[in-house]
Amino acid sequence: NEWGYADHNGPEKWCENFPIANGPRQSPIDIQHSGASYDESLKPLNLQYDPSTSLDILNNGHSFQVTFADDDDSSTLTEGPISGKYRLKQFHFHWGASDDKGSEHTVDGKCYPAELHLVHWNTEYPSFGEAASKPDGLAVVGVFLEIGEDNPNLQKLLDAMDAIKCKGTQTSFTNFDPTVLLPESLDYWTYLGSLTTPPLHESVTWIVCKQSISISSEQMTKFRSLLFTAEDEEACCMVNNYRPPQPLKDREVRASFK
Ligand SMILES: NS(=O)(=O)c1ccc(Cc2ccc([N+](=O)[O-])cc2)cc1
Ligand SMILES: [Zn+2]
Repeated sequence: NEWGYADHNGPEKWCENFPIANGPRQSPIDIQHSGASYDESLKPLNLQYDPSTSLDILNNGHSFQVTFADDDDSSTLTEGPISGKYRLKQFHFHWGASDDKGSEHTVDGKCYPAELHLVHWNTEYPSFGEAASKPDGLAVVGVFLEIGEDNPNLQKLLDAMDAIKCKGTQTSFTNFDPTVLLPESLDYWTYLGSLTTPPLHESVTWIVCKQSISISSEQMTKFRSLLFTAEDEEACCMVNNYRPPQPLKDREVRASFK
């Protein structure tokens, strides 16, 4: 049966079809401030996004994602902890049923109400699909969302949600610059991990920003109005689409800041 976030098909069951779920470099993790070591060799992130590469917004039954044209180097991530050049493929979110949970990474045990993931793939490989299973194939930038003021930079996403309420629906979403979703400081933690959903490939260099962006409670309510289910199925609200923190095992977390 298709994986999901319910009791019968959620994170505690994923290991049945994806044994890597208990692997050595799984994500997310709890990031402990005291456990991270400052690495002065870490460079600032260089994110260069071209808004003309945004294509559409899609409800894929697990989250909603904005997909980008990745047939050239228009929208890329370079520097930071990575070598080479990674192309932006998509961004999506994870969130909770209430404001006290929803992020995948936690910081000293603190959960945030939501977490943004900007997914990039290593242009060393011919495609996203090829890169997605390689140890250095993907780089995902994570940004925490905290309850606060209405965030006008989320409004375009929120306005598109009425058109993608059900699983499998999508609509055009052009001329969107994901830079507006980044916090002012790009200080980050980085560690080697995995996709946080099946197939859980251990192919992700995680780059988690220390500073969060804001979202209002009303805007969070709009996220929670999306459905996991298709039009012809019994409606199930898209909430709690997050995997809990996994064992750090034999890994170090590095900080780009003191
Ligand atoms: N949450 S996350 O770790 O940023 C994440 C990012 C992208 C994806 C999408 C995905 C990535 C890879 C595959 N694959 O290799 O079959 C299928 C789906 C899944 C999960
Ligand atoms: Zn994600």
